[in-house]
Amino acid sequence: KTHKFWETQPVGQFKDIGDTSLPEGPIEPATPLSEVKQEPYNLPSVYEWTTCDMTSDDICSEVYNLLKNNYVEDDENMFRFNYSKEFLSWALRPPGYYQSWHIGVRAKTSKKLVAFISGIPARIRVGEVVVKMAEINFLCVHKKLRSKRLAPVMIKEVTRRVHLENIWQAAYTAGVVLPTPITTCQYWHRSLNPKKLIDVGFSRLGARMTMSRTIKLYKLPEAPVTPGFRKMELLDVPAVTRLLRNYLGQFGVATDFDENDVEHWLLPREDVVDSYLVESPETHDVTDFCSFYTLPSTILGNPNYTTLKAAYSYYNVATQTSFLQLMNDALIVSKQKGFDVFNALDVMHNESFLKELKFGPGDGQLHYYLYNYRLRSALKPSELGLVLL
Ligand SMILES: COc1cccc(CC(=N)NC(=O)c2cccnc2OC2CCNCC2)c1
Repeated sequence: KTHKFWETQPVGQFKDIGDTSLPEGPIEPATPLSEVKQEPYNLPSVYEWTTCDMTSDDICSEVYNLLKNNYVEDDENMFRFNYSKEFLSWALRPPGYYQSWHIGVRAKTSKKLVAFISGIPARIRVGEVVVKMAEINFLCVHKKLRSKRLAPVMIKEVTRRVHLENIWQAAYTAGVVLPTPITTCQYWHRSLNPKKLIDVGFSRLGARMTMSRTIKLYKLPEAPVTPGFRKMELLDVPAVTRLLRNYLGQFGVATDFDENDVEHWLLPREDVVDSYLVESPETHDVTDFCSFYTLPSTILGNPNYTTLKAAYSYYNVATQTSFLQLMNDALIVSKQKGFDVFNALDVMHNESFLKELKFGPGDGQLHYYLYNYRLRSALKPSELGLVLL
């Protein structure tokens, strides 16, 4: 199908795939701020722009409810992401965030929030170059307003507001193929509560498998096995930053975390993000790190359950402990915390544990994109060190 909007944008175009004469880097040059459109794009006359103050509990609730009822569903429309208010406040207010990048659309008469799109600032390294980018996420148009072509104007408006802050690149993901993915990831699921997952239709009983055999297959110890495995604390920020920066340096595209970023993105927050590390009992060095974020899904149309409790693999580094044992400890603590399933993408070195730790492949793919930045060639998922929420 034609990508009418994306063919007008500074993104890698399908027709350019394989053209190695095109240099890696920005597709369009930065422009002087005076040349950036000063006024917002036009919306259909019955709608108006609104900037969402995510420090306001009421506005955070409006964004939460819009996403809860209208955001991404799985391919079979059995589940819908249900990001919590606390999660959204965390995800949208990292160090240096711009409130102007939290953009809503309201119906003029009812003042109801009917659409949303967000950006946050991030430093992302592409090859040897660290680029200030906007991470675009949570694009959501109310189900009743689909196919009114609101998404293109919302994307243009967040782009305009990002340009006003003198930022000219962006990163985003989508479950659909657009011009042009920098990489395409497979997602994988590890059952923690197989009976519930089968009852709600997330998983199916394997051939020649009984329920009790399935429960036994996914059983985990009650406690992590690695000596020195403990929750991350504020005092660990410098050590975790060193560990992460050394690890992420090997990937073609990766987040360029500093201590401020690590403090915001990786310090544990209840029901939002969990992070653990291994402190060597001998040397007290921090040698390994694992983390996962909390993203429940609403279960659509099931009489017995309403919510699927899902943990999503975030950033993990193993330097002394086996990656398998470290990630198995992450599974153990996530099961103890009541998660039903642990999800992961095949990015970074995740492929090395997925099959061994009994993950099964999901039925979809997640595509990663850069805006106004051309890569010489697409990456393999194992060359990507960037996890978007
Ligand atoms: C189980 O409930 C779901 C509710 C909505 C959609 C999906 C399938 C899906 N689209 N999953 C993913 O995109 C996914 C699978 C594994 C890891 N991260 C993921 O997406 C993250 C990162 C991108 N933003 C959404 C969360 C599942």
